[in-house]
Amino acid sequence: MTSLDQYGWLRYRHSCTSIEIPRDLTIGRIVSIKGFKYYTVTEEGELECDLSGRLLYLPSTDHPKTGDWVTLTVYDRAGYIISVLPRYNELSRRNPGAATERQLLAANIDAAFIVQGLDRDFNVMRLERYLVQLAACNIPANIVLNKTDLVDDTLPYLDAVQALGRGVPVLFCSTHTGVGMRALQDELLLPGHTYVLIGSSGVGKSSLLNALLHQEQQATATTSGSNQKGRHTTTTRDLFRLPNGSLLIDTPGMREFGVTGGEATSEDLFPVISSLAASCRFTDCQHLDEQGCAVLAALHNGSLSEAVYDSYLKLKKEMRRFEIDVSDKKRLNKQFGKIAREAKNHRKKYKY
Ligand SMILES: Nc1nc2c(ncn2[C@@H]2O[C@H](COP(=O)(O)OP(=O)(O)OP(=O)(O)O)[C@@H](O)[C@H]2O)c(=O)[nH]1
Ligand SMILES: [Zn+2]
Repeated sequence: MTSLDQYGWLRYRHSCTSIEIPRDLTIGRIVSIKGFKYYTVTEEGELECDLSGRLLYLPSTDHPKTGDWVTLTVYDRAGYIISVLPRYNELSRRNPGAATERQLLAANIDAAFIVQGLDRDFNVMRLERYLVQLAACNIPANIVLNKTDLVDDTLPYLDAVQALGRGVPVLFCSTHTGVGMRALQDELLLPGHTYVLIGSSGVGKSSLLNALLHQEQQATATTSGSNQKGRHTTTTRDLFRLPNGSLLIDTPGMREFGVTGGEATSEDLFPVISSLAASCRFTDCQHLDEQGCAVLAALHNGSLSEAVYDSYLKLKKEMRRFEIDVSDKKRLNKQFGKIAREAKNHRKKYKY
């Protein structure tokens, strides 16, 4: 087996069949990014790369991300990335630093593991937020509830997740006692497939990765005393090959996970609401105060929980806001472009 196959090339080719790759270029997969350096795996092994000039001047959202397949040329044992091959999906969130931008976190992902700790971190509405964004990114989700050693009974947590009505697989585990780790490795992680761990800081993502790698490759923090919160330790995003041949990307703990929506309509991202909405009197019902709204009826008779409905409204509003902000920005850029062109023409005409 070549090293490309070991890093998921077969799986990638299965999803992106129509790509033509020039014979004189090398193929690599991004396993880590540190500043301006891109680390790839190629058939000749690991290679440190720079971006070629053409890529360098593209917006940073078009730069390679962990999990990307790229073409590169190699001179004197240094690689120059020429292009990013088409992605079969992208894990993104709203850029916390720039509200109108989507921030890409990783690419070509077969499934995500949303990790929460069964300490104070457990928050079902935050889970919903991740689930909505993953659905928008077209990435299947699994939920991993870690630190089971800290609670007596896991059933209430399972009930809370199931109340979301999304049918997402839930795995309980503890990296301290080893509970659930075998099931994670043998049942959820397939060889040649790429997975990503996402969650807040301190939930135990690096500990999970270490347990799966059976060795200390990723720094783990010590929990800071009484507040049960781990320190922020993961500084780079990295793609690891696990002993069973699956590939796992660890992401740094995220304080915010803003939703951007996606190609699916916002209703499609909320299966419980959309199945109720089929019975609303008006096809364009917004489920706010309309007559004959089946969503509101379910809310009033208690079959739809208030928390699920509130979360739906909040996330839908956030996605609309993002769409409006992005289209406002595009319009402003267009206006500015027009003004700049007019000024240039004026200067040309009057030669100043
Ligand atoms: N009680 C308990 N603590 C755990 C468990 N798994 C991890 N921890 C602790 O939680 C703290 C944070 O673990 P990390 O693995 O560094 O968490 P992380 O999600 O990678 O955090 P970032 O790197 O900041 O994103 C550490 O003190 C771990 O020892 C567990 O199963 N039970
Ligand atoms: Zn309705």
